[in-house]
Amino acid sequence: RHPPPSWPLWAFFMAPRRGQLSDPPSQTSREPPDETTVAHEVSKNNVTPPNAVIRETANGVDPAPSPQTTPKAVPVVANAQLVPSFSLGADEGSDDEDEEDIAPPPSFPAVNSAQRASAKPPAMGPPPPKPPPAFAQPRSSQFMAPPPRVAASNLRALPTTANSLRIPSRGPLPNRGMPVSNSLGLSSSAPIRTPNQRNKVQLTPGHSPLDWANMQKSGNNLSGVSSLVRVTPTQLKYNNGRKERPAWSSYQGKVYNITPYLPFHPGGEGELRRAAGKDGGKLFMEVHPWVNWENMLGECLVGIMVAENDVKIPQSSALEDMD
Ligand code: HEM
Repeated sequence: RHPPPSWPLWAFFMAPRRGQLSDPPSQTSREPPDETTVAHEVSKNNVTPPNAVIRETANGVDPAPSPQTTPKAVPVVANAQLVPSFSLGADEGSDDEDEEDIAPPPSFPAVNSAQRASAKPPAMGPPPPKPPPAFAQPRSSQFMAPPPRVAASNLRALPTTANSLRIPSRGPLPNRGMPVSNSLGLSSSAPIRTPNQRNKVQLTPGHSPLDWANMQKSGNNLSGVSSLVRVTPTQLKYNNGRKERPAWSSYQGKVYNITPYLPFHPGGEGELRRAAGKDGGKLFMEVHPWVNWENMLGECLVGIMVAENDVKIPQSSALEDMD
């Protein structure tokens, strides 16, 4: 029932709702409700028990004087026999059977599963204490793993006021090696040689990648041979760049003269020489598989690798013999 429209709005919220006026049924005592208390009990078949006495007044308001001035709604329902109502906890304290009938079956095991069929009937006596609902348990233990442990060596110190001002320095960039600091924690302004993870070298002037590209387009003979030749393993091994000999290296069956490229190699001359006189494919792929060898050394192509006995006597001498 709603309060008369003349009441202020707050009176509506202050007024107790139906069912709040009656004392909740006690869990221990099962005394029948007396005449002044209206209890809406829910029995198994949802019919108001016969001992519940419903009192109805003319205007629905309890005529007994109340010390409170706020008008109250009275939980009196006309003809409550026909309109069954529910009260939370009204059935508490009843036996286990009732509770099981009302409660929905657990989702596991399935209702008609073998586990259920073979399950023992519930033992008599008080039900075992139910575990607290999931939301009552601490979330951290149920849903969240503890934060991973971080080794102290991996923790970076928070920037201090002095070095967080972003003053440009000539020191190392954050992604180039470990920051070097003095005893005060301030970055040193002196230029520092930092370890270079890519192991690139400082190329001498005129030996940049662009210079090499121009060199390839220049039309100069970079291979050192007038035409493509067939190279045996012995020949490859012989041309290892030592004793004034050219440095040849094979890659996927093709032989290149790497001598002119040595001062242009970003990884350094020494590194490139490691592949001289042999198949450099493995070393190459270990360091920079993304580099296009064929493009970079196209003009340095000497020939192709052949088996040792595939190279016959030079044709020129054979022709001389014929003559
Ligand atoms: C003969 C063919 C080779 C060519 C054309 C070549 C070319 C290059 C190029 C273009 C770079 C720069 C890569 C970049 O900036 O990403 C480079 C770097 C480098 N190369 Fe080579 N390279 C050759 C062989 C080798 C070999 C055989 C080695 C080692 C034994 C080697 C070791 C390195 C190293 C250490 C670097 C610097 C680190 C890096 O860039 O990752 N290179 N090379």
